[in-house]
Amino acid sequence: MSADDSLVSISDLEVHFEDTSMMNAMVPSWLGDRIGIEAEPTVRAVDDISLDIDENDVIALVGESGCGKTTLGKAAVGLQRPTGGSIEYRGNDIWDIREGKSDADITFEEIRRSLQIIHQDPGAALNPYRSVLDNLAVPLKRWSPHLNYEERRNRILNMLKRTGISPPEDYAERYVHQLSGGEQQRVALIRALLVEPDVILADEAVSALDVSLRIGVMDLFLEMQEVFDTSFVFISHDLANARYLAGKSGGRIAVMYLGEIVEIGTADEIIHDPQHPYTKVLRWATPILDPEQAEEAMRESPPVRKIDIPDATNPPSGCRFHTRCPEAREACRQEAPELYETEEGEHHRTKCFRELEDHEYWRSPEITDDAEEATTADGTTATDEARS
Ligand SMILES: Nc1ncnc2c1ncn2[C@@H]1O[C@H](COP(=O)(O)OP(=O)(O)OP(=O)(O)O)[C@@H](O)[C@H]1O
Repeated sequence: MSADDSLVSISDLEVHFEDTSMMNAMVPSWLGDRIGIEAEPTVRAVDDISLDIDENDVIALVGESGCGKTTLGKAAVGLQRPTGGSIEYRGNDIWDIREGKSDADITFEEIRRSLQIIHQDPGAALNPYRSVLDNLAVPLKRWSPHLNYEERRNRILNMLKRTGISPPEDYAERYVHQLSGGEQQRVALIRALLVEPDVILADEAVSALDVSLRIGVMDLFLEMQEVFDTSFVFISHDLANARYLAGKSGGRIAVMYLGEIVEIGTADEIIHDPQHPYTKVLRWATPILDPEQAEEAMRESPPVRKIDIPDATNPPSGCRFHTRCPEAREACRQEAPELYETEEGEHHRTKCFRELEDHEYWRSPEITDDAEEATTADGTTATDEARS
């Protein structure tokens, strides 16, 4: 790893899912047409994403359901194979290593150890037939085989205590169903931390918890992030959670829409100075961010022209948000914007032509609802689809 290498470097990432269902695999398209089975189209879950995760970094991925957060997160920790672009861990291409195409002196197993994941349902990662102690001993036996039983036990009890699970001796003997949701999530966090990872992906890890418990678990995550110098990628559909996590840690929020990152910046930049029209929609939909203005804001209509989210199998051409964007102009339909640096923030970027003073956007006509005929990436229009 050279001094410039990030911990994880994502470049031009693309993850498309082909349909692999048995029915589609077994029925040839000519027969499918005759008997009325249509081949499922490709889902464009993630497109054109470049993102670096540095040492001690905190990134909160936020966006509507289905926008690709989990797919991006899983790709970042080597659990989802990209269909395009690359994912590097400390300067080494993860998938080249997995396929034996690299002479790097690190194995795929070691990379997977360094990149851990915590799921929304912590119970899924824990064996219900084993005690907490036995569950937590599994990663230690594998990755720290030099430890004897007593050393393992002490390390686990110590972690239980540090994460507020007390008395640890009592909890160590309990089964998973004898823990509350918050306690299960703490145990899942310990399980991930015990292997001393560089990055932990926490996928909606606090969403299922009561609001009263949520802050405590988020605080614990941030405390552990600092103590262990671990980088965290938090996935959340809730901008308020993202703000809390990125705000307290000095991290970044990345806003996703239909498979792309449309804006990235500090919590302050995203909450108080959003540049992308879609970020403004998310901001509007999260009145808790600004309780004083909440009532007034909720009386206003949402800052979008259309509520419906386009289909990820055939996203709109140009800027994917143009079909809903109140600021959309003809140029947005024709050309796809890149992530442009904003004037104010060093790391604040937005995927919107409005950021460029001299772009064709400013000279092109506005898209109005009446005039609109959204063109999708494959060149079809809504009318084409209705006709077919
Ligand atoms: N294994 C898969 N096969 C086919 N399509 C998939 C697969 N995994 C995800 N998708 C599709 O990819 C898109 C992105 O899904 P993803 O789970 O990454 O979104 P998300 O933002 O995490 O959603 P949520 O917040 O609901 O979990 C969705 O349209 C989803 O249906």
